[in-house]
Amino acid sequence: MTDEANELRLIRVVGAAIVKDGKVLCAQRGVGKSLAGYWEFPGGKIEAGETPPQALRREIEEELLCEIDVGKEICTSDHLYDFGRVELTTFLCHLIEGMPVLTEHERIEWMNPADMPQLNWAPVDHDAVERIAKMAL
Ligand SMILES: Nc1nc2c([nH]c(=O)n2[C@H]2C[C@H](O)[C@@H](COP(=O)(O)OP(=O)(O)OP(=O)(O)O)O2)c(=O)[nH]1
Repeated sequence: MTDEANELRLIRVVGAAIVKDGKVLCAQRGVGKSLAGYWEFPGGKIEAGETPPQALRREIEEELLCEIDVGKEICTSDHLYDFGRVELTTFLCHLIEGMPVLTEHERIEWMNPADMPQLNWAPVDHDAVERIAKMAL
């Protein structure tokens, strides 16, 4: 696809920065997916009729088998990948029920905010990671 065709394909994605005991849950994308091996915030695409927090609660139940409270928005950023433009909105979240279970990610890690920039983040995530790294959680 040309860059122009990709510009027409806007993929709206939500990501959860789940905070527990001052650490943030970071997830590495699995083999065989787009952006395999990159680190990301668990979450996924917003479906028709969903608000961003609704989409995020659904995605976290599906992929980490736990329930979260979706708090304040950290930021919205976008990046043009070769498969389309991803617009990522990240939110600070807390666990309500259960603990995250690894299902589709390669790895999940609880990280100190200041250490998060050391991971190899998906390009659209950098703004959120920089902001979180400066937060006292
Ligand atoms: N959930 C999530 N997705 C992200 C982040 N950063 C980033 O570039 N993405 C991209 C990866 C995917 O292309 C898309 C989210 O799609 P998804 O999570 O619903 O779908 P998926 O893993 O099955 O991805 P795909 O292989 O179908 O592209 O956004 C992030 O921090 N969190």
